[in-house]
Amino acid sequence: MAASLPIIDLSSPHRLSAADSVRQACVEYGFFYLVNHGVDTQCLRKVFNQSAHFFSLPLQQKMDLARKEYRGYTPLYSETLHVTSLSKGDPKESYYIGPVEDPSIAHLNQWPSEELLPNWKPSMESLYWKLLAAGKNLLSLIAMSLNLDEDYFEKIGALNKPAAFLRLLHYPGELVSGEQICGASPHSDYGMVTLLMTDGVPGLQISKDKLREPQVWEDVPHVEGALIVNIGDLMERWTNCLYRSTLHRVMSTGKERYSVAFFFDPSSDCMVECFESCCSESSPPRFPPIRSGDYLNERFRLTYGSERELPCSTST
Ligand SMILES: O=C(O)CCC(=O)C(=O)O
Ligand SMILES: [Fe+2]
Repeated sequence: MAASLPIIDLSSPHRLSAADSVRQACVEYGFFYLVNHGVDTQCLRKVFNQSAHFFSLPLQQKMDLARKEYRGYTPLYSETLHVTSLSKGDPKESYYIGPVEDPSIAHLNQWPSEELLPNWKPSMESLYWKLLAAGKNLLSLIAMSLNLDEDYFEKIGALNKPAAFLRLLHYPGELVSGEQICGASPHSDYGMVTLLMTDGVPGLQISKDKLREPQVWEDVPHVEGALIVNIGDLMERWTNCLYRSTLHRVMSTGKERYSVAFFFDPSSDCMVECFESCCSESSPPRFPPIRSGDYLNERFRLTYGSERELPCSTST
């Protein structure tokens, strides 16, 4: 069954009504499609091609760029699951690119050499800049959707030095003995908001109700030209659970699949505490204030080497 997610127009001149649609989407699904976002298809095509080139390199060349300081290559099965019989880890490989706009940390990024993969770095940087602009624009819409000033996220310092990471993903997709397995195990994203680009190969699914057993999974089909946006756990905290950070996973279909995720997270020194517009006497804050960097580090520490907390379920 496919989820019927709303489509939000980021360039709509009717900002207030777009903000209303964002609110509805975030309350109901925590997921929506975003169109007219300013990330052109040519730029995306380049990045998907460059991503395929990188992942087709011999393992040793990829391991030369193995992840350090959260940046670089993570091999297949490196994200092991906590509680599962299929504890081999997720059958996917990835490549992280951290903030490129801040000279004090941009040098922490690792890049394949120009001889090995010509134009790789500029292609990635170009997409990064476009996603950063789209993400900031989207956040002003999200602020409006919460009855906050359009520049609220700037005002509270979330965007001073956003912890924004681009992650290239590759799911080789071979099925072992016809078993249904997760390319990415069920999880919610940790941060503020994620912008996801997919290549058209199906697999992404959401489960609207985290607590329901067994979980009911709905497909999130690829929509040409649209980004898939989802709310992360920090936004859920900020909004006192008004906006949902929805559980999602990627099921293997037996087909190779590529995707690119942009995790747009707040500056690490930004305090995340319930927005005034999201609490009242009858609905007090459910979480204490927390520094964004502390929260994210703890989430990564707890799931060290896994980044995924829940066991892979094969029920659909
Ligand atoms: O590959 C996808 O479609 C989803 C990836 C994802 O959810 C993640 O990396 O957090
Ligand atoms: Fe995710």
